[in-house]
Amino acid sequence: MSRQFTIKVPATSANIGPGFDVVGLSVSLHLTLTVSIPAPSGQPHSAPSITYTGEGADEVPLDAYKNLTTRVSLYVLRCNNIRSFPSGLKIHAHNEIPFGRGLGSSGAAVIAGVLLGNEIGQLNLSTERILDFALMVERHPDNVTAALIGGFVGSYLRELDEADTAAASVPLSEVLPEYPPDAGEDWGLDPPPPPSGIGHYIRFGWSESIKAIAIIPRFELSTAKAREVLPLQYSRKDLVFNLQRLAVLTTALAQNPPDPDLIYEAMKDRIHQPYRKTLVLALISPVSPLPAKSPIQIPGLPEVTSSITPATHPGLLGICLSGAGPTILALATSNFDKVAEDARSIFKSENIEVDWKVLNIAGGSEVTQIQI
Ligand SMILES: Nc1ncnc2c1ncn2[C@@H]1O[C@H](COP(=O)(O)OP(=O)(O)O)[C@@H](O)[C@H]1O
Ligand SMILES: N[C@@H](CCOP(=O)(O)O)C(=O)O
Repeated sequence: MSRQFTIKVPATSANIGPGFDVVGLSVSLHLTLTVSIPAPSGQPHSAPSITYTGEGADEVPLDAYKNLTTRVSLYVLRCNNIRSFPSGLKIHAHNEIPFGRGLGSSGAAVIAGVLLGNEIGQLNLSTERILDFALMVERHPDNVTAALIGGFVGSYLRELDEADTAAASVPLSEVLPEYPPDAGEDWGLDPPPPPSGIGHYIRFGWSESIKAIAIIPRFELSTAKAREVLPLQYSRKDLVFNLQRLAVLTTALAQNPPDPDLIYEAMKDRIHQPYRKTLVLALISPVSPLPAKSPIQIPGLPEVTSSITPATHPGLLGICLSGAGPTILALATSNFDKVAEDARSIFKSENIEVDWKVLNIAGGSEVTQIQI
């Protein structure tokens, strides 16, 4: 029997200030796949067809063996003894999540890939197992967990025993190998399956009055590069600074009405944002030309936080880097356009063009069967 279904995965903003690699928030931009699988026929095997519209359409590979989402789905299938895509598989992706801006585009692509493998193979994986597969690809849990579960989510990775640590530490190149163009059923070894129960999470409350304003510079910054600049060790003072704020923040964002004084301070961070300010121009691949100034900082955050506050902009709750940046996220209950336009002016004075969007908190990933 032929089948059709859609997979809809939200964007995410990770960290929310002090929660580096711990918290994520799903927001109302989506990656949506529309998938059709014909009934098996006696025809020769045909390769998957991918079409793609929206964000990233000019750069995303349309070869199923190179595209992140379909490679992840093949990982899931191969771990479950299904060694190739079904013949005649058609996927249309429509993407609203800009690439490399700190809004979890890769986390969404990974979750979409795991859900795609699960549906193609009719594997009936549990939520926990879906998360295991995603964590073998995107190894920090904040984006993928929030994209899967939806809402404001905190997560940790279980301490693994020696065998599971080895299984979870295989290089990404074994999980997502470089498939040759003609990779068929016989190509390559079976990939290593994930250990069970790697990720654990909880959804926090979220005050319905709070929206997220994403101020999105028109250049990309790869998350991998923005992680390379972080130190391996931190002082006790800085760790305590973040822990104190994160503990307060997770409950403060659920209160009605939210308390701006409490939240503004609780969204401060000393673990990642200060280091990411100093990223140099060479690390940034421009989508539009950047000002000729080097080294360049992730621009705007110190200027925006010092001049846009709850006192100057009533309704504002707090400001942070979204994920690894360069997007800046402001949480607010009102005055959204004023906050965004004033942030835009600050960027403009640095010759940086930005787009901004007022986003709602989104639900988790959804798979919907289409009756045909
Ligand atoms: N929908 C998608 N389909 C395929 N690949 C994607 C998709 N979304 C993101 N990617 C890949 O992920 C990269 C961006 O990942 P990353 O640097 O982690 O930034 P982000 O903060 O957007 O997650 C893109 O350059 C692209 O290679
Ligand atoms: N905790 C991670 C989150 C990265 O999010 P992304 O949306 O930038 O991929 C980090 O800060 O590195």
